Amino acid sequence: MERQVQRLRQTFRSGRSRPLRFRLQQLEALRRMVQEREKDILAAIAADLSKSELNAYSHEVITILGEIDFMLGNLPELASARPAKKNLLTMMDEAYVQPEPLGVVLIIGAWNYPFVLTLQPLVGAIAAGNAAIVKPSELSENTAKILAELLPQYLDQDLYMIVNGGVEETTELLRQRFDHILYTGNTAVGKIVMEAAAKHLTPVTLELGGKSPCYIDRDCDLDVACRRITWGKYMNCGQTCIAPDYILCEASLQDQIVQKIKDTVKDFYGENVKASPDYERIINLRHFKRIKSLLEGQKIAFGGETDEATRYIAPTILTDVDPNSKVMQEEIFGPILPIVSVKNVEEAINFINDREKPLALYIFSHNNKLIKRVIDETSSGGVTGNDVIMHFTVNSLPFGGVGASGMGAYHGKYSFDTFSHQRPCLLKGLKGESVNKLRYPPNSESKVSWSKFFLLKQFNKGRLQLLLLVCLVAVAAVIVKFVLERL
Ligand SMILES: NC(=O)C1=CN([C@@H]2O[C@H](COP(=O)(O)OP(=O)(O)OC[C@H]3O[C@@H](n4cnc5c(N)ncnc54)[C@H](O)[C@@H]3O)[C@@H](O)[C@H]2O)C=CC1
Ligand SMILES: CCCCCCCCCC(=O)O
Repeated sequence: MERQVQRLRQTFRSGRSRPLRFRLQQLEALRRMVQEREKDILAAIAADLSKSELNAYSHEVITILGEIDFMLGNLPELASARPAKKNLLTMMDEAYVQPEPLGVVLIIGAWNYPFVLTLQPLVGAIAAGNAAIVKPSELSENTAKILAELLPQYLDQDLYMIVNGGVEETTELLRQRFDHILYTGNTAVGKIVMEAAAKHLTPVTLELGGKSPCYIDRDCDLDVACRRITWGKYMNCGQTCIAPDYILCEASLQDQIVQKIKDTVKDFYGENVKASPDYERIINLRHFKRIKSLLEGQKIAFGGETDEATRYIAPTILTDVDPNSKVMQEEIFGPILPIVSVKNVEEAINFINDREKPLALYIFSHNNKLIKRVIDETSSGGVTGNDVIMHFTVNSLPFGGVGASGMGAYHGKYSFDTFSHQRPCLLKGLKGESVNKLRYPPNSESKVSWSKFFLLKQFNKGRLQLLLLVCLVAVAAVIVKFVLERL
C-alpha cells in the first residue's frame, strides 16, 4: 500500500494534476465513463441494493452527472485566484487567495448509495487538482467491482486509484499518510478514521449519520407532508443517511398521519409492496436482523412484515413510541418510522436539542415563521422545510453534518474547497523601506500611532478610491519619512 500511495504522490509532485486543462480532461473522461458504461453501472448498483435500474439512475447517476457538469462549468472560476482586501500598508502590493491542491487524498465510501458516495467526492478531488485513492464499501461489492474495472480505463492511473477490500485493507490504508481523508459511514468507524488521521495530522471530512427528526405542525397540508415523507423514508428501503428517522407531532395528528402514509404507500408501491420494482431490500442479514429487532415491544400501526430469505422489511409505522425505547436510541437506517408525540413546537425543539445534533432536520408547516423558529433554535447538518432529502440535491448548498453527524462538507463549490488549501499570497516590491521603518525596532509611541493608521484602514479597490488612497499614502509616506528621520 505504501508503494502505491508513494507512486501517486510522485505523480502529484510532478505537477501533472495541476493544470486546469488536465483536470477538465479527467472530469470529461469520468463523464464519458458514466455515459458509455451506464448499463454496467446501473446493473451493479441494482444488484447491490435490489434496486430497479430506473431508480439506480435517478438516485445515483443523475447526481454524478450533475456534479461533473457543475465542475466543468465552474472550474475556471473556482480555481482562479481571488483578490483580497488590503490595508494602507499593503495597498501597493498584490494580495490574493490562491486555491491549491492538497496532495494525495483518501475517499472512503459507504454502501447505501455506493456510486454517489464514492464518485461525488472524487469529482471534487480531481477538480481541485489532487491525486486520490478511492475505497468503496465492501458491502456493495458489485459497485466496488465495476468501479475498480472502469476507473483505470478512463482516468490517469498514476493519479487516481481504486482500492477494494474490507476492514483489513482500510486499516492498512489508514496507516498511510494522506493530505485529506473524506469518510462516509457510521460514527464508530468515523472515530477510527479520525484517530488514524491524527497520527499524520491529516485533516478529515466525516460524513456520518444520526437520527434526523421530522416535525409536523398542526397548521400543515398533511396530504402533501405525508406524501413527501413517505417518499424520503422508504426510498432505498430507508437506507438513506438523511431519511427522516422519526416524526414528532401533536398526539391528535398521529392517526391521520398513519392513514395518509398508508394510503401513499399503496399509491407508490401498489397492494403488494414486495412485488414493486420501486421497493428495495436491506443490504445484508446483519442489518436485517438489527432493524427487525427494533420492532420488538413496539406498537406497529402499519406494516411490520419481514422476510429473512429476501431481506424484505415492509414500510412500517410505529405509534406512541417511548423516547427511551431502543428504536429511538440508534439511527434506524431501515423502513421503520416511529411517531413520537410532543405537546407543541417548544417541546419538539427541546426534544431535538436534548439529543445529538442530527444530519438533517425537517419541518412541515404552512407557517414560515414557525419553520424559521425551529431552524433558529436547533442545530443540524442541513434543513429542508416542507420536504425531505431535497437539500442534498442542491449543489450550491454545502452538504455535511455537525457535531455527532460529522464535520466538514462537500458538493459543488464546497467539494472544491474541501479538497483545496486556500493559500494567502502577498506579493510586495522591494521599495518603500521608509514606511517599513514603522515596524522595525526600536519601537516608539509615534510609530505605534502611525502603524494604527496604516494597518487598521481597509479598502476595496475602486478606481477613484484607489487614486485617492495612493495620493493619501504618498503624502503620509513623505510625512512619516520626515518624522522618522527626526526620531
Ligand atoms: N453523511 C453522509 O453523507 C452519509 C452518512 N451515512 C452513514 O453511514 C452509515 C452507514 O454506513 P456504514 O454501515 O458505516 O457503511 P460501511 O459498512 O460501508 O462502512 C463505511 C466504510 O468504512 C469502512 N470501514 C468499516 N469498518 C471499518 C473499520 N473498522 N476500520 C476502517 N474502515 C472501516 C468500510 O470498508 C466502508 O468503506 C449510517 O450511519 C449512515 O447514516 C451514509 C451515507 C451518507
Ligand atoms: C432525487 C433523489 C436523489 C436522492 C439521492 C439521495 C442520496 C442520499 C445519500 C445519503 O444521504 O445517504
